[in-house]
Amino acid sequence: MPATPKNVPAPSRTDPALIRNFCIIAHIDHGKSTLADRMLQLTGVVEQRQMRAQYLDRMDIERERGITIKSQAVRLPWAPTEGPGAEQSKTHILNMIDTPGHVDFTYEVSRSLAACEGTVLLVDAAQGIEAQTLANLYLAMENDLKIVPVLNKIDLPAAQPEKFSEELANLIGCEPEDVLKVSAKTGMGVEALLDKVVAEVPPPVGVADAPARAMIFDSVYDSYRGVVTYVRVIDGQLNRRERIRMMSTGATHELLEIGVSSPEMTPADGIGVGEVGYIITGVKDVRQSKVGDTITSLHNGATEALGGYKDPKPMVFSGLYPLDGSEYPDLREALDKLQLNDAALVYEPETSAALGFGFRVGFLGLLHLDVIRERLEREFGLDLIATAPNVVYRVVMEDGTEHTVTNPSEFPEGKIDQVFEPVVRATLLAPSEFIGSIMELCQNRRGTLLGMDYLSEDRVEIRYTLPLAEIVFDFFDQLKSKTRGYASLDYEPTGEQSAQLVKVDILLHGDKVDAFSAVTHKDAAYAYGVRLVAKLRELIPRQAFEIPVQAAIGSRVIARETIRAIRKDVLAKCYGGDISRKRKLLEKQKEGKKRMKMVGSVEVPQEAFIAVLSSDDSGPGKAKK
Ligand SMILES: Nc1nc2c(ncn2[C@@H]2O[C@H](COP(=O)(O)OP(=O)(O)OP(=O)(O)O)[C@@H](O)[C@H]2O)c(=O)[nH]1
Repeated sequence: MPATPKNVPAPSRTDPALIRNFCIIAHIDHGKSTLADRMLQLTGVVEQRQMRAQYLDRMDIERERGITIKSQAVRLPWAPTEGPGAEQSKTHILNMIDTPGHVDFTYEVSRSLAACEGTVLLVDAAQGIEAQTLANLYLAMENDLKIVPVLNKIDLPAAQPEKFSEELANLIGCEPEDVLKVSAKTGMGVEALLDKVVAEVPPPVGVADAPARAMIFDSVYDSYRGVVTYVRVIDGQLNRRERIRMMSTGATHELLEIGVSSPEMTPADGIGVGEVGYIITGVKDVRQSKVGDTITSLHNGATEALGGYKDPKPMVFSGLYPLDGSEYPDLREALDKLQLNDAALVYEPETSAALGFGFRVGFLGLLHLDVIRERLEREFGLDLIATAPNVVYRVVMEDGTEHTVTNPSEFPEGKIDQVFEPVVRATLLAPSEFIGSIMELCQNRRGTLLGMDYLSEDRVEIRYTLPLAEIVFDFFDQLKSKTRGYASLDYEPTGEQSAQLVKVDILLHGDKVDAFSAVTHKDAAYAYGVRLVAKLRELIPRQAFEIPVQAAIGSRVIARETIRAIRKDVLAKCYGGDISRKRKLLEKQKEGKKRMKMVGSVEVPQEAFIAVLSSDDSGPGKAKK
């Protein structure tokens, strides 16, 4: 079968010399989405009346939180008004790839970067370089991208364009005059920026008549059309109705639709070398169309994939339980639905003696966790209890057997040889007056200083190796409060380290409450135990018998409180013989009991679980302050 069926015209391919593939990288809130909006408007692809703020952030939750979760690509026609391309005044095709800015989605950022030849490095002119600016810049440099430095928000009275152009110029090795100054809000300087992208970002190079190779840089689930996969063609071309092969799995699919987004999806007969577009194959689940994978033609396809791809690896786990046990099937259905659009979301059923039936869910990081929880509650109307987030531990026993622990209550007992925990390389940026507080915080969290550099006279970049477990609780909040909001943080996983970790169990009347088990550093265990035990004593009502509340490491009790006995007689206030009133009160008491969970012989109000698990300081990481 020929690669291009006869009844379909050949793809209208753009001359690669006229293509520019670029992305915008920026720290969160530095104005990437606003700039993208302005570019859509200036290039005329979105009419004024259709324009709405942050056009490219399609998910409601993205718009509300003002963050970009999924990257998207959009095709912008632009005839340069100035610069080398201007004399010919030829319309160029700028493919802009919007990238997520948050640490949890670094892998998606790096794939988006791999689909580009250049990047606009956008920095807020009132804030200067931040941690994610740097992290993303390093990724761009690794991908050999042409970097176009830009200061945004120059309309702000607090903007310091001189100071920050110099900072930026020092960082990437250019002259301060080369740093463009724009206002994404007013549109000032944005035309010049588009001209500069045409002039400076190199056109794609690829072999037009080689077997097709296209890289997947994003996959999005659409409830009407199934999975929409965004690709960048590196070599050859992809055509409508052609059969394609995913090189990582060998799975084959038919290209039901292929096209470009401008920014609405516009079908085409095919897309050629250097171009960016979307494909639809009818797959129902993004895990069958994975970010980073290479697509080739089934017939006469390429034999070598482009670069590698990795499966997204969950870094943080949490148990999710419906408040109302009868909503368990709904929770399963909701997770199944979310997974269609999120290859990084993993989950399996688990049962907790304290919380009932639920799921152990794996996330890329804390933001990912927050977003999923919020979507479950908001879009699916579920009320959930989430256990404190934990990282993944590798436990090696003395007899050589190994356990991967994603739930602290399953941390093995017995003769443990070593425990390994994941570590990250953290980059912190802040005004230099905060060096002391930042170092103190990192030191308290078992950090190891890697190095420190001044970006300018008064701003410094500090690098630490930190256990991921120490970051997942409230590190970021602490950092912000210790630096009056001026510090920024980025981190990337760098492997694992052996550490002195122990499991702390909480016991009620001698029975373990699995939902409260935590793995902590041995020096933090005592403080964690004392805090939880005290809190539970406050929250659990007195019952007919005395209840010891204990924290223990193995069989060693490290903290203890006692809830004294009381007999709660609801009929005490009912003198006389009004039997119907008595019955009413007894009914009410029964109602109340429904919201109680039995832990061994102790009744614990559900509110107690929620209060302990939802309070910010329930994590084991906080012990040392
Ligand atoms: N004054 C002024 N405000 C701007 C400008 N550009 C963006 N903003 C504002 O800065 C805030 C953040 O802008 P966004 O475009 O959402 O930032 P972002 O970088 O896309 O954020 P993420 O998608 O979360 O990474 C918004 O309130 C914008 O209105 C500008 O040029 N001038």
